[in-house]
Amino acid sequence: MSLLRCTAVTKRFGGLKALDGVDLEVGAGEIVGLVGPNGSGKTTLLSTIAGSLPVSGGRIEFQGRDVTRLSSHRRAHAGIARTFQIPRPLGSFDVLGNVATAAMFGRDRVSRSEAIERAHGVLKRIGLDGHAGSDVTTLTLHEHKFLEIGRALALDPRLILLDEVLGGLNPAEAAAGMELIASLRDDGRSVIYIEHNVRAVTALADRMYVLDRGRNLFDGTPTEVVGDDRVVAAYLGGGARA
Ligand SMILES: Nc1ncnc2c1ncn2[C@@H]1O[C@H](COP(=O)(O)OP(=O)(O)OP(=O)(O)O)[C@@H](O)[C@H]1O
Repeated sequence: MSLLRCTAVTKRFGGLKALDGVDLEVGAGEIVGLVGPNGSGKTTLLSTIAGSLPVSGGRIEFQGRDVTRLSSHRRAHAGIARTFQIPRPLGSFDVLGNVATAAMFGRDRVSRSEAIERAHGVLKRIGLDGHAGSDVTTLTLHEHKFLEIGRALALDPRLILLDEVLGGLNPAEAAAGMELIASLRDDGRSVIYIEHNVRAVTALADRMYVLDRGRNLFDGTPTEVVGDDRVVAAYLGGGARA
């Protein structure tokens, strides 16, 4: 059984169809890459899966349960966590507080002290344990991006939705990010991973979906995707970075 199944998901913004009948499936412990030219609907799809945007049509099932109309809060409890393309830390909390707060909204209800303990473990894992008491405004871009992953991880999710978490990082930081993403799969978690860096996503993904103008263009293994003429044509038209 699939962990996540999206069927004919449609999202309209006024007259614009950002998603037009998209199908996507994710199995347990799988990293699924989600790629496509700018404006093809990747972030919108992630938002409909996370529940932060209501769909205009279609169905989203998670662990065999219809979650299409469930709030983002309830989906987080069910085991779906996301990061944002532009990091959204809570400015009123320090780094530890950001992760501990997230831990309190996850799959299981944890006490404040358990949340703090879990947050320390997450900070260690993302290499920010030395910044626990720091103001989030003092973090570098790569630390902000890792904090986003840490806040998602603190929910102890079954499915993590990552939106361009390696964007703007230097090669060493991106390599550390890729290792972190691979380790999520080693935990047994599933990942949907939006990335413009085609090299990174093809190296990490078990399977990939390509969107173009709000529709499924192609899906397959990374090797199949990079070798497909339609994908190459869409990318040349859309100007994605290789
Ligand atoms: N809140 C919104 N209101 C109106 N239009 C929107 C909104 N969010 C996205 N769109 C439009 O929907 C389409 C898909 O956008 P989306 O951000 O999902 O694409 P994307 O593939 O993630 O793009 P990028 O790679 O540039 O991040 C675009 O035409 C975008 O302008």
